[in-house]
Amino acid sequence: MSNENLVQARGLSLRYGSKTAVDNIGFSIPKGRVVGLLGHNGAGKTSLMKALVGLMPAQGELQVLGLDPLRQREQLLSGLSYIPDVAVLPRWARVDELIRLMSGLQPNFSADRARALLKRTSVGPRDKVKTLSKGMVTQLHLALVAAIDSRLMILDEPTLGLDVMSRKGFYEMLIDEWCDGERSVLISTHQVEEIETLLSDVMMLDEGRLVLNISLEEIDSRFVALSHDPAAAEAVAAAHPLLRYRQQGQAMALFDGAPPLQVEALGRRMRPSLVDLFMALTRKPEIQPSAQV
Ligand SMILES: Nc1ncnc2c1ncn2[C@@H]1O[C@H](COP(=O)(O)OP(=O)(O)OP(=O)(O)O)[C@@H](O)[C@H]1O
Repeated sequence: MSNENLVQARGLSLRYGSKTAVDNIGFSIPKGRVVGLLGHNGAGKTSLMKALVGLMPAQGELQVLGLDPLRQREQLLSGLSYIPDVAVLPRWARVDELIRLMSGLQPNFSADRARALLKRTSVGPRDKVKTLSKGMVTQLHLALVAAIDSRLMILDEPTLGLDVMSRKGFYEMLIDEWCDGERSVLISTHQVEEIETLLSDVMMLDEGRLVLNISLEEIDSRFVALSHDPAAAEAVAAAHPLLRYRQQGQAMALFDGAPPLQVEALGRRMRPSLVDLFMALTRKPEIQPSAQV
């Protein structure tokens, strides 16, 4: 593994019996990145994250922090911050008890750091988990895993079920307190619009296949969204855009690469949003969005 890559996967497939959840994918996650893992329900996000933390056997090559997740799981987990999709903290425990528990279990955990992080939240050290709201439990969980001195954080739909303010608070704490240009985070989410500004990179899974793995800067240079007059729709369609849709009442077309000059001249070039790109690359033909042209 190169020093820069915290995760390295090549020819990676994940199966449940005869069901293929992740199909022959390859990617790497260098240091200092905030990577969004996007995909519809059942695309394979949780399965991939489970394999990364050694909870699921994999075919192909997989290294996380230079370790084989399945064979060296114990060693890996001591250097990893992970919140699974069904994150639960013991309801009976008080916050300070959890901090003590983590100190005993996790050699790289700093109780002082966890207490400092919790000062950012409304969670008190004597609070019992069962008295906290869902948003507070999630912040507590983040404070606990962010207090592990690790280089990689893996978050599986961390803000599921939280209101918009709690989601914002969660991501602010993550970015301010954990991302330092050396550590990397892999986050799966369905809230594509919300995390777009946080991400440095995005990976899109569609039925187990990796259909896009790109940095946000590369999206700007590779994909073109063209806003155009409805009268030009036929000429635009003839240039085979990935997706035609409407945005703020305006007819739009999304292209992989610049469209032919005569087509580009029919409209105004705009920055494609992550959601549009996601729709274009992972949309099943039978579930066309109502906003489609
Ligand atoms: N324990 C299991 N046994 C059999 N098949 C499974 C199991 N867990 C997941 N799958 C299948 O593997 C595929 C990928 O599921 P996975 O949970 O990884 O998707 P996901 O992208 O995390 O979905 P969601 O967004 O709904 O959480 C799906 O087809 C799912 O039905």
